Amino acid sequence: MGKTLYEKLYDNHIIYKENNDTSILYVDLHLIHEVTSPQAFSGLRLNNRSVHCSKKTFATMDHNVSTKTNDINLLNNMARNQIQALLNNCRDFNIPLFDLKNENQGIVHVIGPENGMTLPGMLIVCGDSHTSTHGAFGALAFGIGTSEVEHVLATQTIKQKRYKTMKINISGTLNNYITPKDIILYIIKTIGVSGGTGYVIEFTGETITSLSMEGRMTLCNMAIEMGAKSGIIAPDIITFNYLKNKKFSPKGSDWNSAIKYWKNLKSDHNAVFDKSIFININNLAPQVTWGTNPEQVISIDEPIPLIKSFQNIIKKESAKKSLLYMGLKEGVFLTDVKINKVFIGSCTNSRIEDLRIASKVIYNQHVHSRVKAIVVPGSKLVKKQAEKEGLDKIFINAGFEWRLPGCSMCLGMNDDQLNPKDRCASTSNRNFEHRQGRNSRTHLVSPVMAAIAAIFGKFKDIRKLL
Ligand SMILES: CC(C)[C@H](C(=O)O)[C@@H](O)C(=O)O
Ligand code: SF4
Repeated sequence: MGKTLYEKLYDNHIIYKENNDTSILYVDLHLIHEVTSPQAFSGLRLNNRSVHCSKKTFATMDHNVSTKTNDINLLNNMARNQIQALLNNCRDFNIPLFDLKNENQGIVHVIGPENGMTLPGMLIVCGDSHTSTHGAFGALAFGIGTSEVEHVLATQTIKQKRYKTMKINISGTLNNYITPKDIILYIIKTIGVSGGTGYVIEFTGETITSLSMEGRMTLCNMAIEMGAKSGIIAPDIITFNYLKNKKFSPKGSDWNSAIKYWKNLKSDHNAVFDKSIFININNLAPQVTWGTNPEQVISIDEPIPLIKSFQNIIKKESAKKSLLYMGLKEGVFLTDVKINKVFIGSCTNSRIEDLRIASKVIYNQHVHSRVKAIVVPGSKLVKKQAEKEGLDKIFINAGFEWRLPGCSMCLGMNDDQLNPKDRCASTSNRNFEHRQGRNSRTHLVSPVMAAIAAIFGKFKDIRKLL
């Protein structure tokens, strides 16, 4: 029997097999950020341990950095302490760091891939749930807890159980201005927020192989939002072209041998998945969340579901609670609801393609007078590229604020927060209660939907505007 890509990646990293289901795996890349690493370093210091392989550890500052200034003295106390701790820890343990002055600084899941740190076949961990993003390159990548961060720092290994395998095959062609974000929201709506629990999901099919790396990252980024351990996509020519000549990508003959190895990183034709799901996205409409979990999704031309339409009692109760929190009513169309904030950013949708498509739909238009809209590029490199292409001017001329890179309003650990009852079109990945600020109301959408909402002050069906 053949092996799935996940099984190959898992088996390739075993250095000690406890039993059939649990092994100690070697970690090729350990990414760290300021929020989940301070206690791990304290643990090391307390036990007089060193970092086993500082060259395979990499740090950035993203979660609570300001998007208005690079001066850490202007941050709030908690942010400043965490940033200062990361600076000290990286200095003391000799760990490379993209600090706020570095031209490569940015969100951890943006900087790894764009600098060629994230490579096919690697095992990548980070104290952050959206580490699954890196799976888009055919790497096994997942989030870990703070005590595990300490363990990886000390040993460069991680104890892991073997997960079940799920294949999600996507067929069909995306229409103009319908994006990978719409695909993943639709998938989560279809299988639910716990549909992936216990699995590593491999996305396959003709739609996936035609997606850019940016699009594939958006998909794998949100695999975690359906409960999966991770999402992966087999690397191909699009992956190789993306990685060629990146800062840390292999060069010369190393590149050629890497490609030779990477080409084997796919599920065998006779591999057996524990579960397979087939989804067709022909005629997919723009998707938008109406509730407070990422499966509460509708197409923009559908009304919010009626409470009586939920068969499952838990989902019914959750829908009632969500509507109350969101200040919405069943049966209403979201195209009739006003929004007053727009956030284009986060590790889901802050890459150059996201900014290109968002700027395209707002070109020569102006942000609605009710709306405050911000664009937060995922990294300094994304920002620089966007500025080179003049995208910043398009956004600024339209009335958007053009900010410095970071997680920003995705989780509001800095000043970028919604006020109570603000209603936000957000390109991020989580719409939980209070996620973007106390009593904030988040609608997860694609960069196209968010950009259009900024112009009209409400959601629009882009297909009708074309
Ligand atoms: C702060 C961090 C632990 C958290 C995560 O792991 O996901 C954050 O990135 C988030 O998106 O909520
Ligand atoms: S952008 Fe949001 S989801 Fe991504 S790592 Fe930062 S806080 Fe988490």
